[in-house]
Amino acid sequence: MSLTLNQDREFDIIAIGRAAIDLNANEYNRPMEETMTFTKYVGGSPANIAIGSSKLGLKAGFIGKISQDQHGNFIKQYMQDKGIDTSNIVFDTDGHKSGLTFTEILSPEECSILMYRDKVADLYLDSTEVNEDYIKKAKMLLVSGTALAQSPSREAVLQAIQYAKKNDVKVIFELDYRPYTWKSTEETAIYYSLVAEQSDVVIGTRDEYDVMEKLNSTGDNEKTIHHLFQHHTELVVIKHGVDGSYAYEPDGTVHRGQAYKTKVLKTFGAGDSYASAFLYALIKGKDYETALKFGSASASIVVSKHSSSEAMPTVEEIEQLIRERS
Ligand SMILES: Nc1ncnc2c1ncn2[C@@H]1O[C@H](COP(=O)(O)OP(=O)(O)O)[C@@H](O)[C@H]1O
Ligand SMILES: O=C(O)C[C@@H](O)[C@H](O)C(=O)COP(=O)(O)O
Repeated sequence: MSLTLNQDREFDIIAIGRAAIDLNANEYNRPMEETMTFTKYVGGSPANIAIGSSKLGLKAGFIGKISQDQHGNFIKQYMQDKGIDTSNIVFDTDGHKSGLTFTEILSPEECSILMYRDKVADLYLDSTEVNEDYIKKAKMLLVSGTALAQSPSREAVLQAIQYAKKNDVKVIFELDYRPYTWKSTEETAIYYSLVAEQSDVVIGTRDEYDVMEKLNSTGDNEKTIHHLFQHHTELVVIKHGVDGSYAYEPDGTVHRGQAYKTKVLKTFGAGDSYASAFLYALIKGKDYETALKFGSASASIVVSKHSSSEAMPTVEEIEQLIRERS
């Protein structure tokens, strides 16, 4: 099966949420305390997904709020240079700053991120800054779960979803759970369920679904899909790191995607590169099996490189990897 999208749209994908800054450690295999230099990239999960989509040749747009300073200018310019429509990215006029993410590469398997996200500009996006005429130009709206963490961004996202549903735009919900942005897991569970139940496609790691389901241990994929398929959802993707991923359809069909082993430099960036290539395949009308391969191949390429955004692969690189491993 493949996803049916309204083809008569200017944009393939519009993402809503944070566009921020990643500062990735230049020195490998050492703790943050001993890391002296970092390379700056544009970051933020939905921004990374928009950048990945654009690199794959999709027409991408972005809705979000950035700081009115040099970092905001850098983010907007970089996204524009990558071919993303930035007309609906607004500057924060109240002095809120764009978020910073520092990365630590202790070893290829032990990576962590340290986020500076207190009062960040992206969480001050207001519902009045979300434009229905813009959203209705898209085939899909990509919603990042982190944008639901606080008001007014929460209402802005709920407004965007309403506009999407009214205008036959598929809602893709990337759970994108970042604990430090939320007050409590109870609050996360409430908003994740609310949005997942309204979404056409839900993508997340098993751990993220566990948060949504208020579980303290690893949950059961069958229970997750049973719940979501009672609502609006038509495709559920559950990722299990190096153990691969699954795409579930309401008729009981399950597709399994294998991870493509590689020489891993760092583990972050996997989820965003996976999402952009998975969604690219859906937009191009490919079947779910192929979309899983695209997602996995893209992630495999990005975990072997230094950044999340700048490292996003081309269609040719993805197809070559899939060919080599088939
Ligand atoms: N170490 C790895 N090597 C190769 N592919 C990986 C690796 N880790 C993750 N992936 C791929 O990226 C996908 C998403 O990774 P996962 O860790 O589940 O998501 P997230 O980065 O959102 O936590 C996986 O389904 C897998 O295909
Ligand atoms: O999402 C962020 O704000 C941080 C990202 O830019 C960072 O590159 C990252 O952590 C990506 O990891 P992923 O979500 O596993 O793709």
